[in-house]
Amino acid sequence: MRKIYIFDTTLRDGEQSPGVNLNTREKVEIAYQLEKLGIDRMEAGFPAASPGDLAAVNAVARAVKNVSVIGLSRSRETDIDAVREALKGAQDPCIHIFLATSPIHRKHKLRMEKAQVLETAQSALRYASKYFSKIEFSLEDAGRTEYDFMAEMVGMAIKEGASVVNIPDTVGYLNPSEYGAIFKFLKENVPDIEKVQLSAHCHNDLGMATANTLAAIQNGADQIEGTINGIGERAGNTAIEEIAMALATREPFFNATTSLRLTEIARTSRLVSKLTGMVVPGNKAIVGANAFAHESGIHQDGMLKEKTTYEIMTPESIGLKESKLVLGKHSGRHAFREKLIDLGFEMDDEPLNEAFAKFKDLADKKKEVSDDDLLALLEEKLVDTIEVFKLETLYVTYGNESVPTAKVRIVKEQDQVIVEEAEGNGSVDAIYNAIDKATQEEVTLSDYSIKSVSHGKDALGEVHVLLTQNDVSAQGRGLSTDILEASARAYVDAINQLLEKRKTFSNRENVNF
Ligand SMILES: CC(=O)SCCNC(=O)CCNC(=O)[C@H](O)C(C)(C)COP(=O)(O)OP(=O)(O)OC[C@H]1O[C@@H](n2cnc3c(N)ncnc32)[C@H](O)[C@@H]1OP(=O)(O)O
Ligand SMILES: CC(C)C(=O)C(=O)O
Ligand SMILES: [Mg+2]
Repeated sequence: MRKIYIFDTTLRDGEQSPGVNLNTREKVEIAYQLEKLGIDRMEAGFPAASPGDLAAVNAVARAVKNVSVIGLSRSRETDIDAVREALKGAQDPCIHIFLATSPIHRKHKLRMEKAQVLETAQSALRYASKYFSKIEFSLEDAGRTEYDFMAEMVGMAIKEGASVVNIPDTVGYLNPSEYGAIFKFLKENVPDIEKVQLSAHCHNDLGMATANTLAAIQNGADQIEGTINGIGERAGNTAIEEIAMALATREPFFNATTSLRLTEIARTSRLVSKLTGMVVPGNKAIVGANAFAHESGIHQDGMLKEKTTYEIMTPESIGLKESKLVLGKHSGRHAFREKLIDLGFEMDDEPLNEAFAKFKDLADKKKEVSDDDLLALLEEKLVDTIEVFKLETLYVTYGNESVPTAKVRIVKEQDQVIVEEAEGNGSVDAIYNAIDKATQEEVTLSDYSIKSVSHGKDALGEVHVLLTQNDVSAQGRGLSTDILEASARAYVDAINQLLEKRKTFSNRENVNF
């Protein structure tokens, strides 16, 4: 099986993501983790960019031991000198020199004819080869370069002693068949091509960076360049974790492998995200939060029966603990039952169906139902209160310059509908006044507390109230994604508890309320 060399440019092209700026300490921390991941080559920065970047590249070069450390340079002696300075102390230094070759870049950016481009790159390579035994040369915007000029430039780089020649699709313009064809063409048409490694460097402007890189591998690329989480200039670079997992998951198809320790992928992704501040989207392949999460009932059922139904790779293979079955509005009974068992509840079909119906009601209101939400729902279900009063609907009108009003519709003993309206000092006070009018119970609110059961804006709110009536107290609990509704439910619940106590006492002691 062919080994594909991994050239990581998280610290250089990745750092070119708008808004990202890594200091020396952060670069070194990422570099150590990349070393653990097992990458072969690491581009640590662009030393001519700033004294700070030169120092950071130097710190990385001195820190890591098992990886070749690379500094980027334009085809200019001053840039090459900056890389010389930056890579002092490196175990295995390499300089990466680039020059654009496409007609657009030649005409508008460099303002050079083909011959000047060739000569500029040639003299840079000659100068660099006095100081470096390992040189990578990149034809910037190779993807939009004429085939014959590309071949001429690659041939020149081989003659000047480059060890790796990189063919970047700098602007993410090509599609996989076109990009793959370039590698095939170079392999078949450039003399001595076997003396160098060919490298693929893709950008994701059209979302094809991974596909293009894989096409390059299929057509003979020896090295691939990319970043962790696919960060980088504009829409980013090829995501290294995607290539590594594509090769591992489809090994017989590609017949190529990397030296990466795949179980370090998740940790590396988290670190890069934390230090660059670039949040990984939930649906990002391999490392997104949802990459191993299943929400819909049919998928969850499949996963519970046999994981390979919906997972082509395991979370453990990238260093995650396990897949997640997320309970939400699309979940079914199989996953619901499984979650209850996890939480310590074994239920027969009937109570399970009742709890499932409540869960679906909640899931309609919330994006994700957490364990805490479920526990709260189940505990509420387990307390069997005889409901004299049942809150059906609640309307609250609130404005900071008007008196809050509340209107409640309450059903008494399952058949008597009572509608009442009241004002109050605040929304909760108005609700409680309306409930007092509807139930015609004289109660004192001795305590009121509210807490969030889970996290986020749509968390369940749990309200506890303590009501007193003639020296007898009762607690009530209300649960809802809306705190006013939770407040109303808690109050009605406490009144029902009071009535229950009153009944018990009057039966037992003939107490007159
Ligand atoms: C595809 C890529 O990712 S390439 C890497 C891109 N990364 C960066 O640019 C990050 C670091 N860059 C920087 O800090 C700055 O651009 C510097 C320090 C390198 C240069 O800054 P300045 O000297 O102010 O030049 P500026 O960036 O404005 O312009 C670039 C100059 O380099 C020239 N140039 C561009 N690429 C090359 C090259 N490979 N070899 C030689 N010259 C080049 C441009 O033609 C332009 O030259 P001009 O000043 O004669 O017109
Ligand atoms: C410097 C080169 C390799 C580059 O990043 C590109 O062309 O995208
Ligand atoms: Mg690039």
